[in-house]
This record gives sequence, structure tokens and C-alpha cells, in this order.
Amino acid sequence: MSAVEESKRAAAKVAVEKHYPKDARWVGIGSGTTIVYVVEAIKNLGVDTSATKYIPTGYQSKQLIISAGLTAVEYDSIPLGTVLDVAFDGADEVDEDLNCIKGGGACLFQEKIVAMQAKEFICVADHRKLQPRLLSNWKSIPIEVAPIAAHRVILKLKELGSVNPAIRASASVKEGPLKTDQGFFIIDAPFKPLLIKADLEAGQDGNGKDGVWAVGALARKINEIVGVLEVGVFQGLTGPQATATGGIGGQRPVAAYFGMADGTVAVRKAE
Ligand SMILES: O=C[C@H](O)[C@H](O)[C@H](O)COP(=O)(O)O
Repeated sequence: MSAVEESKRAAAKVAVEKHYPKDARWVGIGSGTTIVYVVEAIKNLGVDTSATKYIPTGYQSKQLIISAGLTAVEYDSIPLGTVLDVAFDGADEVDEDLNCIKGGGACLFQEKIVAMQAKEFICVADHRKLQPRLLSNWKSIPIEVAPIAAHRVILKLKELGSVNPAIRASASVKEGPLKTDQGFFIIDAPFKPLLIKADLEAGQDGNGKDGVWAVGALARKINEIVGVLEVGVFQGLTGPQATATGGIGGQRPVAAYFGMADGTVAVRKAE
């Protein structure tokens, strides 16, 4: 196993040991390569999972749950008002404020609604994802769009300052755009690194002048474009903040665990 895979596994083990509830009833399971180690860590806990329902965030996630011998229940089958005890997921990048970029593996819409349904959203990643600002290392924002509106959305993204936003091609031998679990396209939109709270407090503007955006301002602008289903920026409230204001959970994780190159696990937690 490569060092990066080892680091994902180490982060998943710590995250699960710290956040998997003793009598978990509803658990969100994200998508990607890191979440595989989260499911492995849940199995390794040796707890009774027979009464626990696992909510997938897409096809790969559902197959992962089923292959582990766990019970998958689709998001639209959970009883109305159910709050998930916890949701685990990976990320493509996490900034100092715990805002995340997601969608590198073409899943983001179901991940967002599952994360927001959970009391605690926990992120697990390797050290490459730990950055001061979004778009430091990961260069574009994945955006899920209705196929018929894709070219219109591209024009609008250019108006917001994105340089060369493009429809993601299918990775398979079949030519054409990649299709998400919703049958939509993904547009990858490059932007300059996104400002965090400290930048705004230091007087930077973040309203798109010269293509420089704050995380929240840009995410809201992209979500306003007709044809966009959801943007792969997870920002705004965390779980406890959202609960305090009458919501369930937030888009930002309450904690993110990173497997470091030296074998340790670093954590970033919400204030
Ligand atoms: O679209 C995919 C999801 O948002 C993933 O959680 C994200 O891309 C991280 O994936 P990985 O764990 O493979 O780095």
C-alpha cells in the first residue's frame, strides 16, 4: 500500500474511533477512495451494526456499504425529520475555516444533503488536502449542472472570473461528458484561491473584484446560476451552529482528520 493510502487509513481510524457513536442508528457514508477506510474502520470497531442504517451518497457509496455487510438505506427512504447521528466523507481540499471542496470524484449533491442531515459531519483526508485556502493545490471547483444548461452555465462562470471552465469528460472508453448519479454533468471551474474569514477581517474584499472571491460569496453566486444543481464548495454553518439557528446540520465539517506524511494524524476542528 502506498504512503498516501496508509495516511488515509490512519486518518479514517482516528476519525471513526473519535466520532462513531456507541449506539449509532443512522450513519451517512460519503464517496471516494478515503471513505473505503472509514467503512473498514467501522467494521474493525467490532460493534453491533445490525440495527444501524447507513445512508449512501451515491452508487459507489451504496455498493461499499452493501459489500461490507451493512444495511444501506437511500436518503429519500429515511423517515421525515430523521437526524443522522454522524456523516463521514472525504474532501478534495479543506481550508483553515473548514470549508471544503468536494466533487473530484463526481459526487457532491448527495454528499451535501447527507452531510446537512447529520448532527456531526466529519471529514477524512490525506495531507495533500490540508491547505490554508481552497484552490491552493486543487485548481477548480466541481459544479453539477443540468446537461441542457451546461454551455449557459459556462458563460456565467466566465463572467464570475473563472478561466476556462470545462465540462468534465467521461473517464471510461465511451466518449462524451461524465454523468453523475443524477444524470447531470460536472463542470470544473478554475478560480483564484478563495479568501477565508481572516482575509476578510484583514480588510480584503472577496466580492469578485479582479476575480478574487471569498468562499461564501462565490459559492452563493454559483448556486444562483439557473442550471446549477449544486456547487462542490461546502461552506457556511457547521452542525452545532445550524442546530442553534433551527437547522439540522451544516455543510462544513465539525472536524477534519488528515493522515500526515510522517504517519501522524492531524485534526482541524470548528471553533
Ligand atoms: O466526488 C467525490 C467526493 O466529493 C470525494 O469525497 C472527494 O473527491 C474526495 O475523494 P478521495 O477520498 O478519493 O480523495
